[in-house]
Amino acid sequence: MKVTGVELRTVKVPLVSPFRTSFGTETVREALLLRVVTDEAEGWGECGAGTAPRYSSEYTHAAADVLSRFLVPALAGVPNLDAHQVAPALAPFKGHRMAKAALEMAVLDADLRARGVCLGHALGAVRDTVPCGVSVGITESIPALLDAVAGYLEAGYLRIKLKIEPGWDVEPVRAVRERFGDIMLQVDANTAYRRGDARHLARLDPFDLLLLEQPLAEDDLLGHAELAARITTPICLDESIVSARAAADALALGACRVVNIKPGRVGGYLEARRIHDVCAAHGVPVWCGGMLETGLGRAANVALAALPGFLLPGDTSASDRYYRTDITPPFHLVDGHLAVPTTPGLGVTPIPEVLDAVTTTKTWVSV
Ligand SMILES: CSCC[C@@H](NC(=O)CCC(=O)O)C(=O)O
Ligand SMILES: [Mg+2]
Repeated sequence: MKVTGVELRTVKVPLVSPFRTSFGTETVREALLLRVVTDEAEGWGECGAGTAPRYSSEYTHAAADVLSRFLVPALAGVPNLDAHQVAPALAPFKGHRMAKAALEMAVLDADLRARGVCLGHALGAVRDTVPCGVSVGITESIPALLDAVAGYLEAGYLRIKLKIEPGWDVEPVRAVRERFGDIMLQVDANTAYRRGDARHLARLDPFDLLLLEQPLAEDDLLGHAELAARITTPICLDESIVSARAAADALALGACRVVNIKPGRVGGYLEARRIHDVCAAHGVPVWCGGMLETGLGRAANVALAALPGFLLPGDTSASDRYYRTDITPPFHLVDGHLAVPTTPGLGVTPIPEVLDAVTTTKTWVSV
């Protein structure tokens, strides 16, 4: 394929309700979308970065800048481009994994559409549907949390993930356990704790959680390994796992026993599959995380979550968990599962009038 250019588009989509984590509260998703135009097909990509650099160092406007200034022009030098050549072409530029992932995703989508192959098949999916969990933000009160969890269980979600932070951890977990019994339950701290909190975090052990996600700083593998020796709840890493090498190092250090795979965080779906393969080789379960994706990223995540090593329900929730109107045909939860798209590429494309209604900027970058 020959890329002729890339359209960068920012969209602003309101969330159905505020989503509070240990690093802030989201009420609107400002996403960067890419439309790659090639001589054979067009492809769509979505950048997982948020409006501010709170989850990681990336943010939407920086991603748009690095893509237009460096990453998209770097594809000009690649004659017969396919998705496997994108990461090597972008390697000279340090970091910006979410921006790189969005570009690779769009090239992968175009490549697969041109060949009539769906993403799930290309990645090695072994399932037609994937079991879904849901991420529940920090709420104003315990009763409000219990109402939210009851609603998601009623909707059919198979696993509940609670956001926690110092001051909102043991009591919310206790309340959910006492009200809903032995549901599949896990927590996510988004790096909110310190090595000195080990004794406090051990107070979560009696609640039989599936995992404790990213309690410490993203660069503190040693701290997670020390913590793992002092609590019984399995540690899962998210922000720390930025590549297959990082995953192998984390496993070798005993820093985690489960991995949350997010394609944007690691530079793309091809690296995400490598992490899946590394974890599978070590007998370590993985699950697919989320970055409040629109239906574009959601479609790709569902395809990834259908790989054999994805043994735990992911944060691949239905479109209506976050959006009243998705920019693609919505993903609906059926018996706690989402269907893996089967048509070429991502299997979804934006609905033009919906996309235009939420578009805030559009930029064309020639290659
Ligand atoms: C805005 S919070 C994004 C990062 C967070 N993601 C979720 O909690 C799931 C979000 C989703 O359902 O897409 C995580 O650290 O796992
Ligand atoms: Mg997380």
